[in-house]
Amino acid sequence: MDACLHKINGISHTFHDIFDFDIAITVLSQYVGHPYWRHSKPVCESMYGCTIREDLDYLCNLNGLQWHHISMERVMGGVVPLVLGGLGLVLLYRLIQRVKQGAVIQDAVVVITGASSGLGRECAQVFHDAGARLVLCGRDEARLQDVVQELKTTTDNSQRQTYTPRTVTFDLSNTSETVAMAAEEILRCYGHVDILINNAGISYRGNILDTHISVQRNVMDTNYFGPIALTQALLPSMVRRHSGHIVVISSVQGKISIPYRSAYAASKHATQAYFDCLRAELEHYNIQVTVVSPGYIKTNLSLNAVTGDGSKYGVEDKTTTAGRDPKDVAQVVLMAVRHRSKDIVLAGLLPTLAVYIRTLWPTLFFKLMATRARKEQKPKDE
Ligand SMILES: NC(=O)C1=CN([C@@H]2O[C@H](COP(=O)(O)OP(=O)(O)OC[C@H]3O[C@@H](n4cnc5c(N)ncnc54)[C@H](OP(=O)(O)O)[C@@H]3O)[C@@H](O)[C@H]2O)C=CC1
Ligand SMILES: CCCCCCCCCCCCCCCC(=O)OCC(=O)COP(=O)(O)O
Repeated sequence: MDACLHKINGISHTFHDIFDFDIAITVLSQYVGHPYWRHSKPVCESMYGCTIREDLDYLCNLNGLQWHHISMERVMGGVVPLVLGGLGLVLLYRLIQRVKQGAVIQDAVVVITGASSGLGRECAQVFHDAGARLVLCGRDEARLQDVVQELKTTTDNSQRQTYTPRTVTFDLSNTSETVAMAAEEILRCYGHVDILINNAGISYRGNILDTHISVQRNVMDTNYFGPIALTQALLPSMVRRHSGHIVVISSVQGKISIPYRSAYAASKHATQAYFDCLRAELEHYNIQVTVVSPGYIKTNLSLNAVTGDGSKYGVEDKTTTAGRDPKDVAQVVLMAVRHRSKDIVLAGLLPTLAVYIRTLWPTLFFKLMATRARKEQKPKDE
């Protein structure tokens, strides 16, 4: 300790500054667990030859330094403006991006799959109102024509030019022939596609033990192979034009898997993976990829879901009834296209928390899901 005292009493002004700086870091680490602690401790030890906690305290007192006080002031004086300045810069950057990058929807050719109901129908409404030239897709031409009539009759107050939507009818799950032919028909409508919204999909309710493999395959065909086949058929035209935007409506279940949804969650995980790869591969062609992962939406999804034997589930679940209004979700999709967002999770606190827990604390997530599976056990298991 004498040796340390000697050093401190004899230090130059410069050393004093360093000494104070290290104390500041020490204090910061004590108060907020700053990681510099690890770095500063050995530095102080080697510089002053003492152990930092008690000895520096002692040395400061001898030097007449109110070190807790001085150091906090110095640290806060430097860190707070830095943090606020940084935050300001980030906000400014985002603001500039919003103003600068707003993609133009007026006259854009927008293809929407699953446009006959639910979220797809609401997307048709918002993109139509924004002046897009729509190509609406589904399996049932009559239902698509209902949407066309509705869009033609509803007028919003803007002076924007709107267009009568075209329709292309096909089954997405028939990837061997139909999808490629449908892509050609879509391209014939306006000669190109600016924005493809892969929205169509079906859900599933079932216990894996009782689910026929053909059901797993059918959900995968509709939710994964269909959309990727359509995307790949339309891509060459986008690549040639060095322009395009591909949106896919995935689900929170593309990020986490919950019990009795194997086919659906698997198809949405595959979707997320494929479109993440696509985004990276297409960036240099100026083609954007947006994955939207909503939580529950109030649509016919659960009514139309298939069960393990392929029959229709036919029930509107409470979670669906309590879900978001599809109009609001459609607005988010429009904004995501305008801002060229890459990945959006649109869910409540618990599902969002669950996404993080799945990554950061998987054991807890698996435990929670196993408990949930036991609670929701289907009658056939009992
Ligand atoms: N509702 C929810 O809670 C959530 C939904 N999503 C996703 O949103 C998307 C839209 O679903 P949502 O609006 O909720 O459900 P809906 O059941 O209301 O709509 C599904 C749409 O997909 C179309 N579709 C289904 N199967 C096929 C097929 N084989 N070929 C072509 N079109 C098909 C249907 O058209 P038609 O029957 O006329 O052919 C319908 O227009 C889905 O991808 C879904 O996974 C994501 C998260 C939550
Ligand atoms: C220590 C605190 C831990 C808190 C963790 C909470 C874990 C809660 C789990 C929440 C699971 C949310 C699942 C959400 C599923 C969802 O929103 O899916 C959207 C859909 O695609 C709906 O399709 P479906 O056919 O299933 O109706």
